[in-house]
Amino acid sequence: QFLQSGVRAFVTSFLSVHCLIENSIQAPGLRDELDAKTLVVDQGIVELKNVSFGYCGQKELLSELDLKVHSGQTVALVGESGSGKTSILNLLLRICDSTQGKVLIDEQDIQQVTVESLRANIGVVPQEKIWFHNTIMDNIRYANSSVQDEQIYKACIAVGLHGLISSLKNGYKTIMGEGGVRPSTGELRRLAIARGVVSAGKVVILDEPTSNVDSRTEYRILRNIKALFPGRTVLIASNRPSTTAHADHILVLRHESVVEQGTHASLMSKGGHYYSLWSRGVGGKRPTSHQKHSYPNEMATYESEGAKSLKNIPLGENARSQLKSHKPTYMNETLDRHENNPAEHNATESMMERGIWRPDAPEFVPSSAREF
Ligand SMILES: Nc1ncnc2c1ncn2[C@@H]1O[C@H](COP(=O)(O)OP(=O)(O)OP(=O)(O)O)[C@@H](O)[C@H]1O
Repeated sequence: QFLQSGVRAFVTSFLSVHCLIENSIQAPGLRDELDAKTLVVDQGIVELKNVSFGYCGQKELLSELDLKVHSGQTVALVGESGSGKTSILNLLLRICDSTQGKVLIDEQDIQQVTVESLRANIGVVPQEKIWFHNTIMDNIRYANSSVQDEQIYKACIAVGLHGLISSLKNGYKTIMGEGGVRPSTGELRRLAIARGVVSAGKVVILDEPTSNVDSRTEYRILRNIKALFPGRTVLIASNRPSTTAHADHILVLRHESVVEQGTHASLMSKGGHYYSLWSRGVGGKRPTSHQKHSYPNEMATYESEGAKSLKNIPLGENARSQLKSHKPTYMNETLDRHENNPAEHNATESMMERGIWRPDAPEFVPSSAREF
């Protein structure tokens, strides 16, 4: 999964830029209008007005969708795999364009602004894991080259990884991949969230941010989502309602259409598709009447699936010496220690400096062009 050397990382970065440019030229939807303006984002209000969309030559995916996400709001898209969540997020990034209607950010039609300025204003935590054979610090900094070390520490505290990273012999300078640490899938997701935190966008997109993260850790991250992204408009997609239940507003997708909307409580009361998804999410048990309206308590009963397998950072054989001691570092212990540390807690609450997702970020490069 990791590149063999820094040279390859450099070459891949270069290819990323190249592919983006190629893509921009070839994909009509991504071409800037001749008079395209620079997107200026102040509030981060996202609006979909009467939006319909279908992939080229395929049946319509979304039909006449209206959505308004207010500044600082968290809106979730939840639905089974293939229900269309990522496609909606892709519309915002102009990875594809709507066939009807408009997508607006702060009242500016995103098809009338430059793709570069659009993407510079949107922080992304994509589904794909894109990591370089480089230090942990530099991998997070990829989201924003001007971000200070201190901001990176704060982001890692927020996702419960700071203690774990600090316990490595080379700390944040530890190499990821060959000859270094090989974080588990869940840890990589949390590092990806840390990347999103240090990114710049007033609008943040999180696509399955906590897949492969154990439920307990997921709950702690999501509970603090507003503290993680203060003042930013967040769109979060997941096929697990547990990931999205904290959102201010939830869109429920089924068979590539929005079938329900509302808050967690209202959707649970309705007893529709969301209720059914949630019921399956809690280990197949129907929620009790108390659980129906009480998300935090519901989480308390949630099985800590996968927690047992997250014992320590899986390290390559050559890298075990990077640990200061051979005592395994337990993820949950680390998290507890930091949650109980008021200084770190405050740091999490008060965090947030801005950075910019560069338009050549690998998130925007087609997966077929990646070498990972
Ligand atoms: N580039 C594409 N071309 C054609 N069809 C596509 C393309 N990308 C996605 N689709 C189809 O669009 C539908 C919605 O896919 P999408 O990725 O938006 O779903 P999703 O809810 O995000 O799924 P998941 O949770 O698995 O990521 C699926 O039927 C998928 O096969």
